[in-house]
Amino acid sequence: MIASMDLNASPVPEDDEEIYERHIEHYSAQEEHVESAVEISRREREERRKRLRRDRSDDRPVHVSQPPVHDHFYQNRNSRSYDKSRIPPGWLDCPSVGQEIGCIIPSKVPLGESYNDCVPPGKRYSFKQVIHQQRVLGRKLGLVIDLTNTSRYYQTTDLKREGIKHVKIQCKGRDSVPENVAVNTFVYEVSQFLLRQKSKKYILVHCTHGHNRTGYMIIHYLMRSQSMSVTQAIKIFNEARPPGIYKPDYIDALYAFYHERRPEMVVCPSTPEWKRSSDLDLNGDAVADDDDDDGGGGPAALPIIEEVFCCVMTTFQIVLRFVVKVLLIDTEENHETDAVLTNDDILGDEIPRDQLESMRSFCYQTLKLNLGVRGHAQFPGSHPVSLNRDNLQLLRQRYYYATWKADGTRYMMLITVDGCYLIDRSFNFRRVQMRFPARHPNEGIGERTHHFTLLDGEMVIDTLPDSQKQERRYLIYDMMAINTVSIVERPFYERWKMLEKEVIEPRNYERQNIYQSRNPYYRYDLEPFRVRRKDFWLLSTVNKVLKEFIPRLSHEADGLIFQGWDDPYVPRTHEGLLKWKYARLNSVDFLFEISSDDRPQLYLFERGKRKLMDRDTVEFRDVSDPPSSFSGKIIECSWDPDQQVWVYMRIRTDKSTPNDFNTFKKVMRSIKDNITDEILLNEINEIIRLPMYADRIRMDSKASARRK
Ligand SMILES: Nc1nc2c(ncn2[C@@H]2O[C@H](COP(=O)(O)OP(=O)(O)OP(=O)(O)O)[C@@H](O)[C@H]2O)c(=O)[nH]1
Repeated sequence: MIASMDLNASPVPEDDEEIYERHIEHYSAQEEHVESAVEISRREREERRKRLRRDRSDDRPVHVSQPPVHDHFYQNRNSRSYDKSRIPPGWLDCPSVGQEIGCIIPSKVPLGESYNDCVPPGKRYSFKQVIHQQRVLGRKLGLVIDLTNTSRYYQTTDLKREGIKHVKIQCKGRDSVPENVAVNTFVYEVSQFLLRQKSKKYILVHCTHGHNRTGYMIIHYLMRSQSMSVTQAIKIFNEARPPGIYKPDYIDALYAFYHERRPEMVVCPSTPEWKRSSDLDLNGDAVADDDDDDGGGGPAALPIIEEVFCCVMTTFQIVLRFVVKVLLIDTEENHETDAVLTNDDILGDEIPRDQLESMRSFCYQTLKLNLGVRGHAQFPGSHPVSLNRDNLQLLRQRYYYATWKADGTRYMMLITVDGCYLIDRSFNFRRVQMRFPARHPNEGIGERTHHFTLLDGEMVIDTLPDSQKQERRYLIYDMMAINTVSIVERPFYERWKMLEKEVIEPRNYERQNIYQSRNPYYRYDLEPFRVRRKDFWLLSTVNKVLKEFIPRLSHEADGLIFQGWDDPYVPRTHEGLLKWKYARLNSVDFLFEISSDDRPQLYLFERGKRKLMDRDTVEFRDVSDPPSSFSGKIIECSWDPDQQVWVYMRIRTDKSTPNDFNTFKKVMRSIKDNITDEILLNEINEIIRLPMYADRIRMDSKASARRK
């Protein structure tokens, strides 16, 4: 019945005709190998155009043959209001709701009363019906999450009257999966709602049909709230809302996002019948909605012209998908990418503002700080001070270990069950997809993950010497909280050991035994970066670190860090945490400005305000861009003692404020004192002979020999 309908008489709105034309043009290169099919397509297209021209020049209403039933529901199709009141393709026959998944109910979009003219009474599904149906089932709705890309489907007044919160997360649908930021917002909204509710209330989640975007979001939520694989999460959704997600790209995107290999047995369901025949039921001209999950219907439902076009497209898509798969497999196996990695790359995805505030509070509580004015909290990470002739004495008074000063990008990292967050120097958080199983002797591996564990470290880029392949690696040098418990007051050596036992070992263990884990399909090698605990050594090894270890490193290092072995974690400036840099690398970060009378100016910060450094000047040596292009930027500069000027090194994209004036004074002091590597090594040679050091070095060496 469907195939025999006279769709040739159907008008094609100009936009769609244009889109259609563009598609034909775009894919003409691929058409050559299906010449005969295209020949039919061309002929059909010509005839269609002729008909259109005739229809338009006649300037008379175009009558579309429609199914005989419910004729009055189609009468407004050719009127000006047609677009606004158009029912999404396939909506009428698409089942309204699925089964609940916890407190979440997947649904198609409820259509407001204004659509009643187009919807037969038995098929109406507005919020009045939704609330009533759910009440009959004994459920009370508390939240509606709307994922459609438009606001034309209903007004939220009915919801407000019932005290139901409405959250709009606009997602395009069609060919693109929802953006990662939208996913973060969705997961946060659901979690917050469930956390705050006093009595059990349900969340209705809808896109247009309640399958692809809705499924994609719910699966993300399941993945982040429970310990399961993508396959299990997909299964839960498919069973609750058959046939589930039916767009292969969405399924592929889920596996790719969670770094999982897609098992062979997972096949994407075919497009449901109500969707495939939908364009004919209501939109005889196969017009796709700009808020459509699915684009056009399947070939069975299409007239010959679309069928041929579809055939060309499908062939092309299959070829394209194959090519993409081959490329993906290649990159999966090699974990390589052509893009050059830089320290300025922005990693991870933005998170909702409220979530940011609550995570900032957690960090402040953990570090035992008072959160300043809401939203103006500063990065609270511990910061070393430059070594000078005075604080060099600290090395004699307290027991220190040394490590290389890795020169990448500073991040603290917060691990929670719903994700892992990189915290930059501006105290912004971005979500990265990483896995950190928690150690638990009574549970199988992968049973639990860390939750509110806070780490500190440096992200570096390693360039492997043989292959020149780049690898991003997070070098963790401290741990401030483990599963919500602050450990900042414990001595460094305990925190450092705990870091190995609780974070690194479970991760490495699961990595090596992934086939016995709950999720054998997880691919650690697809994570955005690798993870390692930073090594710290006895002072007696500093000579070796400086002369042998640092030159052989496959990432940048600009000096040494001296870490008090018994120190607590001290937020912000820690006078006992010492950094030694090669003199030429001692640097200050200024804010650079060009004044209104064209003079270059350098600024620092003092008590939160800009301080003009009018005696300091900067030279941009070997830089092709004019100084004006650096105006408004934070620039890192080193000191040229001969010329007595600052020399531009690089733009600090990771920082939004210049150094504090106090930091500047310390750097200047360090430059003036000029502790060369020779002076440093001589000093250390003396220090390690002191009884305090000699005894502890002996004890530590014995302890480490016992561990081996
Ligand atoms: N505490 C500590 N810091 C390290 C270590 N390795 C590298 N760092 C980095 O050293 C930085 C402090 O040295 P600076 O030279 O002051 O760092 P910077 O990035 O130039 O920052 P500014 O001084 O603000 O310009 C920290 O922010 C860390 O990112 C380590 O093992 N321990």
